[in-house]
Amino acid sequence: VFEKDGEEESGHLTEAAARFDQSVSGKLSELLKISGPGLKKGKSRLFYGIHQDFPCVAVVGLGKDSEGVCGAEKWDSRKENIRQAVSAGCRTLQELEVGHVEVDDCGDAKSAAEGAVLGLFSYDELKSKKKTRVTSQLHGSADVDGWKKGIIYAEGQNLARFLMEAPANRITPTAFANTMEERLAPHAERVTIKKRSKAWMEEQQMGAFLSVARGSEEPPVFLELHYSGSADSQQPLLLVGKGITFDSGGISLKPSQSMDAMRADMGGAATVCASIVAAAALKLPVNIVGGLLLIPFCQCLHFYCAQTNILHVCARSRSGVDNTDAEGRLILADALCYGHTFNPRAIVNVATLTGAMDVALGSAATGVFTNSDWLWEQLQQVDRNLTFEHDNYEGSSGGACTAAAFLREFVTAPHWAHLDIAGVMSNKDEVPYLRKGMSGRPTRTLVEFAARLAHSG
Ligand SMILES: N[C@@H](CSCc1ccccc1)C(=O)NCC(=O)O
Ligand SMILES: [Mg+2]
Ligand SMILES: [Zn+2]
Ligand SMILES: [Zn+2]
Repeated sequence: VFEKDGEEESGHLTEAAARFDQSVSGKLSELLKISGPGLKKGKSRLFYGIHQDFPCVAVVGLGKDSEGVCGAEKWDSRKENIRQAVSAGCRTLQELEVGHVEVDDCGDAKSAAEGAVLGLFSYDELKSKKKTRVTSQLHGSADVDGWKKGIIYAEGQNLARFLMEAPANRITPTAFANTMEERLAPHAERVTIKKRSKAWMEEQQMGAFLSVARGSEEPPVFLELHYSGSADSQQPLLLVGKGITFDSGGISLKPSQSMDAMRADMGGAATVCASIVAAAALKLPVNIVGGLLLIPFCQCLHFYCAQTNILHVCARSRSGVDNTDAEGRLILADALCYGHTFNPRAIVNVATLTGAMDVALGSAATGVFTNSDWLWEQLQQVDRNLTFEHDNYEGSSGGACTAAAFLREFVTAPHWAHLDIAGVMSNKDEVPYLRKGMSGRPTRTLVEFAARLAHSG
């Protein structure tokens, strides 16, 4: 239901809800009127026994019907309202242990599907009391394609959330790579997976990467995913993700209270991988190479020796880094160098890179650092219209910029963007349709960006 707007006497129902209301002779709107004040955005109310096939109906507030693209950022708040409302309705029903929900498209089936699938996700792997598993289905709308697309985008983000949330002893580099093999198996026709070993890294002279890998007994993995959705002659999109499966900080030890969150220091790798799974499921006509670096970084004693090398590399890099916790940029540097061998049309690297990013933008937005106006425009358009996952801010913080400047030294390609996702790594209540926990952001932005490239030829 939309909120009362302008001269209206009360709010009004969506098209599908109005048809439903007709089928029960106006009972729904009548109950809605007598059950309290108009529903505010994102709030839900339950009605029982009004339809023989639907024992329980959740009505949710969509905000104003007139809301659309708004503000200087030109965000599409209408779609965001749909995600928020649908997730609220689905969760209310999930609490009642309803196992199957039919969902009104509320005017945009893709956003409705995203709201349902993202809103219902919770990481219950290790809990004895799990939330009810709810399946969702489109109700009263012909836009089945939009709905299916939304499911794929949201399931992609949920895969990233799953990988990020899992404890580091469960998602080791090897376990991460195995999960990817499983998830990409249905798309084997278009996907090649290369699980590169330490010996291969040595051959490639990935010294910076290997010096970080020396910090742990767990074997490092360099996972290379190739998705071929287009002719071989088409230059690929190169995605590079930071995949530190645990970051203790080394001798620049992180504070113990928040160190557990560093199980998600592979968020770049997780979102990149998840977006490739989604691109494959969508059969996007584009080529993508995903270079993911997966190494744990947790054993402090070994780490000391390892970092002696790292400091040496940093000193030579002119960046003046004097902190053993700055491992991310080192592993990315080697991956970026290697990535250029694929002659990519664009490079996007994604990393939980700096605490400074969190200070600069908080959890509102991913920081984007780029050498390309074209790429910036693409990412911004994708985000504001479709996925609501980042934004640019005028100000920034020194630490995030120096990290980006360090990476830039390893880039010769004309269209490169570095996405620092440290601030958006986890969600408290900023994004209402994501529960508290690791966010999986910006998976949908990456998928949408790949889709855009695919359709621009
Ligand atoms: N692993 C990175 C980023 S950790 C920073 C962070 C802060 C708040 C929320 C999420 C992540 C790292 O170690 N960077 C080095 C640094 O920032 O000094
Ligand atoms: Mg993890
Ligand atoms: Zn670190
Ligand atoms: Zn890190």
